Amino acid sequence: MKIALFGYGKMGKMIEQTAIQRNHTIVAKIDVDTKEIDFSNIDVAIDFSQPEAAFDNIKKCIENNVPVISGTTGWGKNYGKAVSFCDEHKGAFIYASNFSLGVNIFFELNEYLANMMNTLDQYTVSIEEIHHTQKLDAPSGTAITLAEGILKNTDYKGWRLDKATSDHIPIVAKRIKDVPGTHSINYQSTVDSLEIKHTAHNREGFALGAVVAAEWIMGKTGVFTMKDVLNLG
Ligand SMILES: NC(=O)C1=CN([C@@H]2O[C@H](COP(=O)(O)OP(=O)(O)OC[C@H]3O[C@@H](n4cnc5c(N)ncnc54)[C@H](O)[C@@H]3O)[C@@H](O)[C@H]2O)C=CC1
Ligand SMILES: O=C(O)C1=N[C@H](C(=O)O)C[C@H](O)C1
Repeated sequence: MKIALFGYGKMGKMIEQTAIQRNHTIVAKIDVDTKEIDFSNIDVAIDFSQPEAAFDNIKKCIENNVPVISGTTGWGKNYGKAVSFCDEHKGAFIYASNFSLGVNIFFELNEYLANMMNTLDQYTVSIEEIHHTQKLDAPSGTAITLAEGILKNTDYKGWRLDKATSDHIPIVAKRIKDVPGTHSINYQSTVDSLEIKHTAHNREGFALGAVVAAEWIMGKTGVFTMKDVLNLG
């Protein structure tokens, strides 16, 4: 496949390596200073840019009939508009807050556990995420997806960053040098605690998932998720 990278930072460079290993060609590296893009030579675009840039990048790809995979986080308020734009233009689009296989299994486990814990009043839930100090958004996109998975299966009303209230799930976001991404869900009672945790050791899993999603979306029309790509039901 001929791949265009939107965002040539830490993830863009990692995806380049993974894509080449899988016999793909990088035909464009689009970053903040790119003036013109030749969409005619692109099979699929992969966007790992910045919160303020992702929505425009996605729209440009869809308008130009290029399927687009986006892993950029922190632009969630525009996700609904991106879905409508893709439907109107009969485009192809996948967003995932986390492309790693391990985290996508973790998302399923989180929902299953939340559903079981919902009947047990003695436990309160909290989410913690730890990332490197260059991260622009907080909480992480993955932490938001985890909170949404708990909300779907419990009576909590929402989530709050760094604040505990009885009807909102607290999310604590920590920033520590060089941490690629750690997420944990903790259920606490007076007698015990129960925790599930995912730790990324490097960025390779995110990059592989994004390239696999790009391979999967070729020839398809619509808005999909990693659940579709990984056939998680
Ligand atoms: N969904 C997932 O699995 C993962 C998502 N991410 C997310 O991906 C995004 C990028 O992460 P990193 O590569 O670590 O950040 P980074 O800061 O290393 O790279 C971002 C790049 O985007 C560029 N950029 C800024 N405006 C742009 C524009 N208008 N068009 C194209 N490029 C533009 C920046 O100049 C920079 O080179 C973040 O939102 C991060 O949260 C990161 C890892 C995994
Ligand atoms: O910015 C990062 O690095 C990461 N961002 C994603 C997120 O916000 O969840 C995914 C991963 O944890 C790394």
